[in-house]
Amino acid sequence: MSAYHPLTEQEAIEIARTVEGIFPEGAALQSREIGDGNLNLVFHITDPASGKSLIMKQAVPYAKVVGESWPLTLDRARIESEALILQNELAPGLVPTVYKYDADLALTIMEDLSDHIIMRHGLIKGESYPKFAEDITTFMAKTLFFTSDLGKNQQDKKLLVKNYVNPDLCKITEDLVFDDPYTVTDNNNYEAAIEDAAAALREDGELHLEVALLRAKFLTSAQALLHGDLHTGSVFVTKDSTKVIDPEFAYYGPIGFDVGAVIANLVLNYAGQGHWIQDPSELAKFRGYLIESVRDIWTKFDLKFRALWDEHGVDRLFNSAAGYKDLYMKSLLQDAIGFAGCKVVRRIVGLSHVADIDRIPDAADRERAQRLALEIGTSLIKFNRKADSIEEAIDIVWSAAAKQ
Ligand SMILES: Nc1ncnc2c1ncn2[C@@H]1O[C@H](COP(=O)(O)OP(=O)(O)O)[C@@H](O)[C@H]1O
Ligand SMILES: CSC[C@H]1O[C@H](OP(=O)(O)O)[C@H](O)[C@@H]1O
Repeated sequence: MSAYHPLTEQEAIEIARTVEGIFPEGAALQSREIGDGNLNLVFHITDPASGKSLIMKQAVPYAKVVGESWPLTLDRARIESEALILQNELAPGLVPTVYKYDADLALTIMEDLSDHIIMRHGLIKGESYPKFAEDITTFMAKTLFFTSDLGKNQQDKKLLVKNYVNPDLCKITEDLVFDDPYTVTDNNNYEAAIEDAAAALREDGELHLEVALLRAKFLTSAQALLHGDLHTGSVFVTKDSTKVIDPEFAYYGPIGFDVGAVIANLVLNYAGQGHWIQDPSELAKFRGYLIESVRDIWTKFDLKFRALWDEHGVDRLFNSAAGYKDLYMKSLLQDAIGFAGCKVVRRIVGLSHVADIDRIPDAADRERAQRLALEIGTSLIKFNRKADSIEEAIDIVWSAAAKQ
């Protein structure tokens, strides 16, 4: 047993040797710290001779992006490793295999997915992913349904709720997504060029009411075990494979938060594409693909979640009460639209941005993308409780883009 400390690359190599069945005896291992996320260290351990490799992810006791002034529990490593193992049981093949978890070092050792690409990076390059909508909706439908009161023994569910209490990571979301963008705080981070739009967020009472309602759901609605941070930087893809990583924000929350996160990040890429793809017909084609993906994500999720409910529903009254299922699914759609809007807005004015928009080098193009994202985000938030179908959310995206 070793006391917690951030690993050196040499220590990472020594620990990697202890994982059974990966590296040949005496292999000349190499280590490189590749963490590009906000929170953790990630070591890529390779054996060039055999071509074998693995990933070691270690939590540090603070938010890496901010520093030691923002302490964060190491328990998030336990939550992440246990969530990955559970997700692999519920939705096999859609997350990396966990080889080992070391609680003392807050370390998860897992399958190396370097033959995949982080989806956000692929989308920025204008790559489309034909399997993504199918796979991500299977992932969401299975992990969310089978951890909810609809699909899991309701007493066992309560024990899972307890296991995944995640106050530090939830607090990040409560602040960064559901508070900061609507007030003045040092956490916020946006360019002077959009000061008027940021000020408008702070002064819009209609918007604040909707955000307050969504915030209340995030705080209190323990519907299912969420991934909790399901953006396109948490998804590895190839043309025919999808792997979800980084569930350290997992907790029992509202199902629409995961679905909305996926939709939000497609919308953010949509807003940024005006720069990344300049040719008008190519731009229209790629944006069409993104919109089709948003449509597929809701329609496939809706279909799969209902099918799981039909076959595996555990609650007599939820299964049989006429109209209950339709009302439940409609409220998930509305939540997904509202949460998507909140997740778009936070990535423009809050602490943590996305490369789809931040890396646009031209200031005027970047400003256009930021304003479009804010227009779409705020409209989705204001519309959420009125929604009957995903088509209405798609119309909001189209018409905001047409106005620019
Ligand atoms: N299983 C994996 N295989 C390959 N690379 C990985 C894997 N997990 C993480 N990475 C790399 O490390 C980066 C950060 O990982 P992530 O889990 O998102 O960390 P954080 O929690 O700090 O955001 C990813 O963007 C990816 O480049
Ligand atoms: C201070 S954490 C900000 C932000 O970072 C997380 O993303 P990731 O770990 O994938 O880089 C999460 O989205 C948090 O809101």
